[in-house]
Amino acid sequence: MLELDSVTAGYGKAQILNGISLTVPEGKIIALLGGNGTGKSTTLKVAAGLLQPTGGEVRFAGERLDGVKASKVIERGLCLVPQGKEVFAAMSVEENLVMGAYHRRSDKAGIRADLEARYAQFPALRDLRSRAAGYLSGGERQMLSIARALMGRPRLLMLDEPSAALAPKVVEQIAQIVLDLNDSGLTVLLVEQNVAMAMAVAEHLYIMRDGRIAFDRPITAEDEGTDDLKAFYLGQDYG
Ligand SMILES: Nc1ncnc2c1ncn2[C@@H]1O[C@H](COP(=O)(O)OP(=O)(O)OP(=O)(O)O)[C@@H](O)[C@H]1O
Repeated sequence: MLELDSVTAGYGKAQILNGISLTVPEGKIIALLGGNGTGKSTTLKVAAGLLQPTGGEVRFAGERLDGVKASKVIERGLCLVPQGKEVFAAMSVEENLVMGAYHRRSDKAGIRADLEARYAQFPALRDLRSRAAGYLSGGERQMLSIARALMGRPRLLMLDEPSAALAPKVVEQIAQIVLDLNDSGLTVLLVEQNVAMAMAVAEHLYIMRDGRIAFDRPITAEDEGTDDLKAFYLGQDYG
């Protein structure tokens, strides 16, 4: 569904991605892991149209995506939940959710129905709907940023380190949400530092090093000893 083929990209003169190739098949959860600063977020930014590649190709549902603006990428069904649990702090929870449907803002009935669906899925957000998002806890903000992305009706959701700086119990909830979303048909590309969480939900693993995919392979039932895997796959530079 999403394909990156020999993608290069960077910031100014600094090239960060040195030829990334990866595939996210429809209906799957794919994990992208790697140490700090290896280019995972940059890869997601390129796929989301927030950063244009300097070379290679990005394809989504068979169509070229490189050169397409971020707002149009969302309309095509590819949505990024960025790192950092960013929300519009001064806006209420509900206003944040409505912003997620900005590109179909004239569809008032559809947005109302989607709000109800998100509140059913994230009951805590219903209780907090009038609260300024800046007052939410880290876990609540992460739920809100995922729910806001879902308001855009994505076919593929990219999550950038959704478990960062959250308590283990909240990480478990997020993992379950990712699995539930996938059960309901959503394809997921998950960037994580939390190897155990990624291994628990994903079917296939890509490991990045120095702006490249160092290797990839399916995750199997034998992959339980994640500590060994962490050391083996991520090496000394794992942050
Ligand atoms: N806007 C920017 N301008 C310049 N350099 C940047 C910018 N964003 C990221 N970088 C640099 O690009 C490199 C890759 O960053 P990126 O955020 O993609 O890594 P990452 O693998 O997601 O790391 P982490 O796990 O720490 O978030 C880093 O060296 C970072 O300093």
